Amino acid sequence: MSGTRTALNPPDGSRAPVRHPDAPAPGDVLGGHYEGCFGCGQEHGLRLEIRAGDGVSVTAEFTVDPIHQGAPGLAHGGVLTSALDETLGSLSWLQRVIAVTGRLETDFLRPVPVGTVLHLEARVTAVHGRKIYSEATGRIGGPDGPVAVRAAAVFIEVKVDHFLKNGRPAEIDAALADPDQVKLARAFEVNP
Ligand SMILES: CCCCCCCC(=O)SCCNC(=O)CCNC(=O)[C@H](O)C(C)(C)COP(=O)(O)OP(=O)(O)OC[C@H]1O[C@@H](n2cnc3c(N)ncnc32)[C@H](O)[C@@H]1OP(=O)(O)O
Repeated sequence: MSGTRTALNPPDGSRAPVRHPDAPAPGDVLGGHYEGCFGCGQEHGLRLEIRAGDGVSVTAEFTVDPIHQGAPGLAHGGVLTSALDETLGSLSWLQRVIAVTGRLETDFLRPVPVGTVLHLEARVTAVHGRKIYSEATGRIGGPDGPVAVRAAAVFIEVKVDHFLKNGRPAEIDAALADPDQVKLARAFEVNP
């Protein structure tokens, strides 16, 4: 293990994650949080459709298209990391907290060819103060196939101000002007 890996290990005094009583039922599609999102927006990017799992876990399937290539015929590692990041990020919906990626470490174990369906699974392992520790895997050949990529992450809980203060005003203003209050809330990762 590298020295930095210790930052991804839950410290003593961490607690078990808690699934919010109003979290979507296992199997339910969470739905995109923001159309402009590279991970879950359905107009562009990865177009991930993420489902609630049991406990504080989620699943998703990501099809590697030619636009996701790095080497000829193979998925780009950064794209795979984005898919892991988005899947991990959606764990917030099950806990009803707002959180952003603080640290994310990816292990690339097998090449992932174009045309592959990557079966993603993520779960929260521990919580310590504002720090949320989580892990994810991406399997090929089926949900029980070999692990091609895996990640460990620490997300940091933030207030909605994080987005309002730091985002570009044009997109913030457009999102705030949306008359659909549910879409507005979801854009800023606040559970409706
Ligand atoms: C459905 C949603 C999908 C969302 C898309 C997928 C998720 C994303 O990609 S989010 C976008 C990428 N992430 C970002 O842009 C975050 C940018 N970073 C930041 O804004 C800040 O550094 C932020 C908010 C993470 C932390 O800043 P701040 O709130 O000042 O935290 P700070 O008070 O320093 O630290 C709080 C705790 O977190 C820990 N921490 C902070 N940053 C890190 C880090 N990078 N790694 C590990 N631990 C960290 C601190 O050590 C501290 O721990 P403790 O309480 O034990 O002392």
